[in-house]
Amino acid sequence: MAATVIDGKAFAARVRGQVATHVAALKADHGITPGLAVVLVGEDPASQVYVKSKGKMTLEVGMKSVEHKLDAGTAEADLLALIHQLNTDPEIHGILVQLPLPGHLDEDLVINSIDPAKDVDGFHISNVGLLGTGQDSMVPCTPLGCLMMLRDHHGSLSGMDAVVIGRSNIVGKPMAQLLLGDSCTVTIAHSRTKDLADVVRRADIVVAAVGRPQMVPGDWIKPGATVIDVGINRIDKPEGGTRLVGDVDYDSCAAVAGAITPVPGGVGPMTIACLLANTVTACCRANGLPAPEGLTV
Ligand SMILES: Nc1nc(=O)c2c([nH]1)NC[C@@H]1CN(c3ccc(C(=O)N[C@@H](CCC(=O)O)C(=O)O)cc3)C=[N+]21
Repeated sequence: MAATVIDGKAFAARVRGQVATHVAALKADHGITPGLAVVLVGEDPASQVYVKSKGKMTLEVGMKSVEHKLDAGTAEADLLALIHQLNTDPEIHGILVQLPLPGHLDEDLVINSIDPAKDVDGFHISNVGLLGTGQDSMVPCTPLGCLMMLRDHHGSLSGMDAVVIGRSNIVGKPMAQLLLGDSCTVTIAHSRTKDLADVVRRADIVVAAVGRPQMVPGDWIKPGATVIDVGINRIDKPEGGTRLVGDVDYDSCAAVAGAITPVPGGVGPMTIACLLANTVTACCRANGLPAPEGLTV
């Protein structure tokens, strides 16, 4: 039986709708407009497109959007000064510094200079520690989006075997924490994992986040398993031009999986929706208001 396709694009539109409702209520009841600042260093064309679409969606849900574009050679001290200014700006509730940064900038230092309460990416060491210990934190957008889709599809994840392929700080590790928090038995696999195929074959839930196009074939997937594809890779088409593919081989995986997220239209749109959700959450917390239910863990 063919897999159910989990429509991340439609799901993300619903999440943005909920965000817009909360934004409208914050304005009407409290006179507060949540504000998101995005900082982009350098001129990577893909990053520019992505930042532009984030800005557009931020405005669409009724929030304030601020973009800071710095040139590729920006000195670290100048970037830190900008972050300090955003940290102290009462109209800014969320700060995102687009990664990766040019090589001369210390990424850890830059991320850890963001006020953890405004760290809507959830990458600050304080948020990583809070998530790891099960305390309220800002949760990284991509793993949060994946968890929302998994909860929606399965209801409870309790007792399921989950395999996360990839151990990055931005996806693999926080994804594993979230699945553990929902009582999955979690394995983190990576490039040095022995017998990766056999490890993945045990999984009820597979989250692929390695950044290698189509590396997970269908014969690694247990029949009926749920496959969440975090990869967004641009590859050349044989007839010319390019297309986006994920980290799983979609056709062969969809033939055996119970459910699967497509690329594009799966995890990607959910990442942006969760960025907006995190900004509302940060704004509520900053103002001593309860964070909206359903928009965070
Ligand atoms: N601090 C930081 N936080 C991020 O969250 C972050 C970042 N830096 N650096 C870059 C990556 C990339 N990223 C994407 C999010 C959504 C889509 C997305 O919506 N993709 C569409 C397709 C878009 C297309 O057609 O090109 C989809 O999958 O359907 C893509 C890429 C967030 N990132």
